[in-house]
Amino acid sequence: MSSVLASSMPIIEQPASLRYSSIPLSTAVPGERIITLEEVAYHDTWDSCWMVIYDRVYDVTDFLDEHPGGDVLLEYAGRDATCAFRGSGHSALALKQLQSFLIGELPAEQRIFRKSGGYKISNLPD
Ligand code: HEM
Repeated sequence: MSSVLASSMPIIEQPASLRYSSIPLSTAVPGERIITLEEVAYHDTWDSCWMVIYDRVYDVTDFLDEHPGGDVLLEYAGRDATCAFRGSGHSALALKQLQSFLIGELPAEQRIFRKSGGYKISNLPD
């Protein structure tokens, strides 16, 4: 488990509907921790892999080995992976699974999807 998840977040058991992975759900609240794109960019390795999807920041380090789509995840380490995630045709389940990895959210001025007047997409996760 990554140090961020281990140190700062309570965890709850993965419900049966999400058992793609053995990783417990994060109970992080999106706006609670603001993380800039600059900070995300530091986490671009196998040992610490963060990415941004729909303006939220996910620590997928522990998921790299488990991702059904394989190593392609690492190509987005430290970057915005929204288009790749959306373009790969992920299921609703995969969308829900994002919650497992949530660690924070971009500052308002760096958001694309979750800001007033921003681009509206159909299946933005809650
Ligand atoms: C935290 C982020 C991600 C999660 C939680 C996730 C989760 C999943 C899950 C659960 C599947 C199985 C099929 C499904 O239920 O949709 C899947 C498949 C796949 N994912 Fe991801 N994914 C993530 C990010 C990405 C990214 C950034 C890419 C970049 C292209 C990607 C590419 C793929 C591909 C190509 C497959 C299909 C594999 C196949 O059918 O053989 N995923 N992913």
